[in-house]
Amino acid sequence: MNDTRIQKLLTPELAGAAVKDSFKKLNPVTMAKNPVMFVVEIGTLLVLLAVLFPGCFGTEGRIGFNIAVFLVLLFTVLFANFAEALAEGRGKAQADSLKRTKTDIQAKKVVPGGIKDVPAAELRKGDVVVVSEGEMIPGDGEVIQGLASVDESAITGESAPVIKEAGGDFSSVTGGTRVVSDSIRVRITADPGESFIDRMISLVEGAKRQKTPNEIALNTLLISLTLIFMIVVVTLGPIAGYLDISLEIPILISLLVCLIPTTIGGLLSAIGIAGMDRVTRFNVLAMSGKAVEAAGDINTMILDKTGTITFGNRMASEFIPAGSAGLESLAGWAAVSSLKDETPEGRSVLDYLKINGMTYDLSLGEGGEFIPFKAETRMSGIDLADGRKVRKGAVDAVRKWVLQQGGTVPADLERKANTIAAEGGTPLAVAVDDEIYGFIYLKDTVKPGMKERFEELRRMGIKTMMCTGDNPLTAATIAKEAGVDGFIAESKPEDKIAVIRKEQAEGKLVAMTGDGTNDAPALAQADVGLAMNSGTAAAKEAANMIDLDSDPSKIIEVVAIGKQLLMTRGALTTFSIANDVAKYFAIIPAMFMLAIPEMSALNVMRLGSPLSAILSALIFNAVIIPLLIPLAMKGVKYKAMSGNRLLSRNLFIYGLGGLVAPFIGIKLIDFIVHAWV
Ligand SMILES: Nc1ncnc2c1ncn2[C@@H]1O[C@H](COP(=O)(O)OP(=O)(O)OP(=O)(O)O)[C@@H](O)[C@H]1O
Ligand SMILES: [K+]
Ligand SMILES: [Mg+2]
Repeated sequence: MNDTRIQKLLTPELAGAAVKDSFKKLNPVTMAKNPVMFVVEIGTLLVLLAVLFPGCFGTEGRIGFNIAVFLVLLFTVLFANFAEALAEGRGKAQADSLKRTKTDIQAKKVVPGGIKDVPAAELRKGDVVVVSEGEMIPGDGEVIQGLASVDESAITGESAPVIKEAGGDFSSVTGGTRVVSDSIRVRITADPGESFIDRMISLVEGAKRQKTPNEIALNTLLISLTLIFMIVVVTLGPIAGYLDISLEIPILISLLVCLIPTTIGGLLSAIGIAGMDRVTRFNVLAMSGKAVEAAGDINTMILDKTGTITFGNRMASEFIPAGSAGLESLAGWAAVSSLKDETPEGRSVLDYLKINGMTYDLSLGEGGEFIPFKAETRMSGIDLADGRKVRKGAVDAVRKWVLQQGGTVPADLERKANTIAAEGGTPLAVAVDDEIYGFIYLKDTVKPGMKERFEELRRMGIKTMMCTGDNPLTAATIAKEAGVDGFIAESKPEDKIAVIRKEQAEGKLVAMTGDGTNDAPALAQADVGLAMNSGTAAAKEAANMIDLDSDPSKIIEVVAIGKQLLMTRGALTTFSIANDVAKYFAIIPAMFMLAIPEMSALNVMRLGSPLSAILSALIFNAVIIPLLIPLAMKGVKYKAMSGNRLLSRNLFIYGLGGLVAPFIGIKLIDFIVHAWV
């Protein structure tokens, strides 16, 4: 990771910028977006008027006190603005470093009859460019020819170059990254302004930040509470008047501000922004806050086998003939079927033959029609010029294909395929017309530490399902080794969607990771779709999150961050409301004592004087906001346990804490304040 991503929570520069922004945000148009704090701002203005024109408000007697109230209220609003500005500031710093990668790049565009130099900004979807060693890739696209190593540190922060190659799941490239060796042809997939870096910048800047459904619901609750207390306070005036008690406007406003949920109202947007920021600093791009929150509520997680649970570098490691075929002929047909197969699996077949000094007849492929691998057919191959058809692919697919041509299946096919699969390998059957020659043994290994991570997910109450195009036996072996709760084998792209829809129909929220074009529909259907940055453009387009490190198992941490975000919001809401209840005991008695000194029995907290009680409650109400900023930004600690236990634990800590803290805090502040009020 690069240093722009591991920023400290608070640097002098960030804090300085946030202080400035806190004042800018006083603009009522901006404030109105946060109704609770908007009410405080209006209250602040009213108190200011009472200070400036005491004659109109009947407040001549308490100018000093009213100035103090005005200042405390002003700081309450500023503190809330500071929290939000601070949370936003880190994103802005990141956006600036990203913008620096968007320097003017020149592109070598392929045009009829040659290559033309054009500015990258003029490239459109569908244009083809050539990028060679040392050059910047001018736009997002897919490699259509060649192989190159690319330094993607500008966006991923990872300094080791990655291999990008035509065909398969590692073909997508990002504008602003640099080719460090070889040369590739790239078909541009994004119009100007819609590139990955553009999207990243607007994301981290929070330019398109929209309130999530959760936030909207909570906001509605906060607005309702504020309205209720406003009605209470407004009606208090006439009632007091009827009883011949005069309650001055600054006192009523102090009461109102103490009662409405200013703590959560002031921190709410900072919590959301900081949650998104945690995801970003974890090198995952979330397209919306909604996606991050959905991650926190996930019930089922669908994981791809190849590349997610296993390393995914499925390589030919052996040829195993079946029936009466010999090794020579099997290897020969395997090679012919892979001549133009650009997938890693396909190329590994030719590599294997080369490394082992085996020869094959290349000329056979001449003039033939190449049949590319498709997740739907689970086969690839070639229709030769002489009419023969050569195929390799998943055993059940090839068996069906051979039977369709009127062929028969070797007696030992099943047994040999099962032996490979039972070891967790993938058998690819090789056939020509109606005859099966044997297998290519593709090897892959389960990533270390998977079992522990799935165990952790189980403790969070999340079900894990492995989805794979591989055969049931291979799937079962890998599933057992990795420790997932269930698996679906021989799945085509539409099967992945079907699983997700089925879970969703039961009211569950589903997360899935993927990198291939065949994963795209399922990524779009899932509530949380995490695509790999190394994956295809289609996958990245469909997903609502992209992992820049291309580590699919990171979905597990994304879920933890989402949970943490939801918990932090819940905890601080609980704390805030409990807090206000406690303040009630300080401020209501004080108000009545102001009017009827005989009511001093109400002074349960034994505060110095009515005025110092009111001011102390107000000061506590203000300072609690900056005190809780670190918690809002870092999030409450998260432990893997069931939702119910977490909820009761948090209610206990933050509910009780919120109830007790004001009694102690207000009492302490009152000691100091009483000395001069
Ligand atoms: N290049 C290829 N040519 C022929 N058959 C292939 C090729 N690559 C894979 N297959 C076969 O097709 C099956 C499905 O491949 P696909 O990539 O869709 O899913 P998968 O990678 O096995 O599963 P997942 O990635 O979802 O775990 C593979 O299990 C394999 O049997
Ligand atoms: K309050
Ligand atoms: Mg795959």
